[in-house]
Amino acid sequence: MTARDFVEVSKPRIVVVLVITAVTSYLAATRFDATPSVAWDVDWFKLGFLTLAGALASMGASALNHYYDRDIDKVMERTAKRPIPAGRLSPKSVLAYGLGVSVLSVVIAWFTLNPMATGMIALGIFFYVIIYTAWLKRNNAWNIVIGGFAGSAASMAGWATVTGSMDLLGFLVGWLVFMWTPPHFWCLAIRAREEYASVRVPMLPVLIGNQKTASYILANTAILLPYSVGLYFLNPGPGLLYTIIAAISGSLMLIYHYKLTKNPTPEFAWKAYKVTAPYLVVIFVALAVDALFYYKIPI
Ligand code: HEM
Ligand SMILES: CC(C)=CCC/C(C)=C/CC/C(C)=C/COP(=O)(O)OP(=O)(O)O
Repeated sequence: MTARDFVEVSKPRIVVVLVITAVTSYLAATRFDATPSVAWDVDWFKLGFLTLAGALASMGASALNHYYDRDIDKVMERTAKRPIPAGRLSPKSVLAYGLGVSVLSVVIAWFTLNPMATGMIALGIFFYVIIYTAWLKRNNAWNIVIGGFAGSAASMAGWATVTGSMDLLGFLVGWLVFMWTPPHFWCLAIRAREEYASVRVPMLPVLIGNQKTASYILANTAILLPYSVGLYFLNPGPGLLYTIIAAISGSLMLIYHYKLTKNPTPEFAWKAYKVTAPYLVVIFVALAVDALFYYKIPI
């Protein structure tokens, strides 16, 4: 039992990207705050505790996911070397860690942020651990689509930290993560199809095959692209900088996913999966930087 194992069950790479979506949503929201004054009108106390609470929530939820999935993780090659199946951590210690860190994240958010931001953080944990991991993952082919709302919760928590509420734009910005989740995961699921079949987890490629799943991925990205660009036309909405970057990065991802329909192999699906996290970071960073230009160069 080492600290390194507790870091691993926290899924640190996912924590980093989730926190990026929360912090960038916070910065973007300052542009639309009721009393906009200067760019990135940052309350560093709140931004710091949003980062801490968001990271702890993601870490705790991921640890509980490791605890619940320890039986199938032992069977799948991709996950067999993880701390619980490999015997480096006991299930009980990961359960205690996951519960403790998850509760701590909500308590910190409650005393430092506001009720709406706290609610979104709690909803993210609930959707990931209960709705996705415990209920849908092993029972429903649309598991990651519905469970994908968990990922939106981090962005919405960041937005709500500024506004104290969940306005339309804040919700639609968070919805970008929901729309992004299917291509993100289904590309990986094509590569891991046999493994998911061996543990009877009904991921889409297990049920309809790689070719059809690739078509679903392309269709999803073909909707995500105009959705992400279309936010520009809201009033208020993001500016040109974000919109141009969303159009370019989304088009590049669409080309990748079109090629995947012509070559739905595990090897190409892995490449298509690896571009999804960078895409999400790029559009959310663009959304935050766009807010900065808004005050400097009113467009
Ligand atoms: C229900 C929703 C989601 C599912 C089913 C899912 C599934 C996965 C899986 C299975 C992996 C590979 C993990 C591994 O083998 O190490 C992964 C990696 C990853 N996921 Fe997701 N994910 C979801 C949502 C998210 C969200 C919301 C984010 C961040 C906002 C995210 C960010 C990442 C990152 C950064 C990686 C590592 C990518 C890399 O190694 O290049 N995922 N995801
Ligand atoms: C605000 C807040 C805390 C939100 C939480 C959102 C969150 C942590 C989303 C991540 C979802 C995810 C990585 C699912 C993969 O689980 P899996 O079981 O399919 O992946 P695995 O097989 O690699 O374990």
